[in-house]
This record gives sequence, C-alpha cells and structure tokens, in this order.
Amino acid sequence: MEIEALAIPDVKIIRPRKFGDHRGFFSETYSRRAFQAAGLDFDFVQDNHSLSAEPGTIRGLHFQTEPFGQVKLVRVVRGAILDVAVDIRRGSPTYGRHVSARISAADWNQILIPIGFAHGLCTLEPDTEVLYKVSNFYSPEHDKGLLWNDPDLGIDWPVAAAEARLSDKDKLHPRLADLPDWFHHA
Ligand SMILES: Cc1cn([C@H]2C[C@H](O)[C@@H](COP(=O)(O)OP(=O)(O)O[C@H]3O[C@@H](C)C(=O)[C@@H](O)[C@H]3O)O2)c(=O)[nH]c1=O
Repeated sequence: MEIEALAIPDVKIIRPRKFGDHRGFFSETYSRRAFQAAGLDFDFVQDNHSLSAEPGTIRGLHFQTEPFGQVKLVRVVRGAILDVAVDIRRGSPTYGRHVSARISAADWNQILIPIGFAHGLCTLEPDTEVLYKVSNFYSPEHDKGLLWNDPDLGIDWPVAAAEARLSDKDKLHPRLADLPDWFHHA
C-alpha cells in the first residue's frame, strides 16, 4: 500500500497492492493494520456503494456535522470519478481551498477524506460505481451540504453546469460564505 499526501496534506491518495494472475486479481482494499502502521487510525463502521448511470453526475458537496463527522475512504470499482475535498475547518490555513483527484477502477487508487471536509464527486464514465467506508453512521439530522458550484470555491468540474446531473437536494446547498462554523482546525 502506498500513501501520498495531496496539496492539502490531510487528504491522501492510497494505492493498495493488486496481485494479478491468470484467474484475475486479489487486493486488500483496506487493512486496519497497514493504516495504523502509517499513523492512520480510523474506526470505519459503515460501507456505502453508489451507482451513477450517466457520466457528468455530481454528488456533493456533502459532510456530516459533529458528533457524526465522517472520515471517508473512497474507491471506484467500475468507471472513474473526479473526487473533490473542500477544507471547511475554520482557522485552517487552507480553509475554503480544495484538492481533487481522479479515482478509477483502472488505477485502483483510493482517496482518504478527513473530518472537516466537504466531499463531492463527478462521474467520468457511464455506470460508475463508488464504494466508500465511513467512520460514523449516517445521521440525516447531521447530513449537510455546500453548493457544488459556489464560485468562491473555484472548482474546475469536468462538466458544464447545464449538463451536470444532480439531486434536487444538491442544487440548493448554501455557499461557503453562508456556512456556519461547523468545524474548527485543531
Ligand atoms: C449518505 C446516506 C444516504 N442514505 C439514503 C438517504 C437517501 O434516501 C438516499 C440517497 O442519499 P443521498 O442523496 O444523500 O446520496 P449521495 O448524494 O450519494 O450522498 C453521498 O454523497 C457523497 C459525495 C458523500 O460524500 C457521501 O457521504 C454521501 O453524502 O440514501 C442512507 O440511507 N445512508 C447514508 O449513509
């Protein structure tokens, strides 16, 4: 397993090993032991799986507030996504900034999103399936959003706003400037 810190170093790309042979492949897609050895210790309690039929589907930007904040470990088993993490930790030197990474079944890479980040993705291929582990249970009362195309975020989404496929909920989230101080940087 390789780990690479992104420009906001709390967000990491994980590359699990993949052993191919004549049958296909084998891969440890998550190992608590390997994570702990790298100083990453999370208590993942729920696994999520989503399918987006059309490329240009955007989900996000989402986060859960405390005490239901979630670390997310995201991977793709079919297709590809552009994954985006926005730092919404008040007092953080990178508050309001984001990192993005292409995560795909072909690359077999993963992205680790810490608590205090709004998370979103845009699918790049048809029938893209995303799997992710989260470190806290779903809580609808704590499930919040940030507007995906808030100009203050400056996210270079790979789809035009007119063509993006979004849930009704995701069209209505507040902009960064209107977000309460849900998280504070340690
Ligand atoms: C997120 C979630 C949703 N649901 C239900 C609520 C709703 O009826 C249905 C679809 O929910 P959503 O529209 O919120 O699904 P989606 O837009 O895919 O939400 C996800 O987006 C990505 C970007 C994330 O980061 C995730 O944490 C999650 O927020 O599934 C659960 O039962 N458990 C969950 O953990």
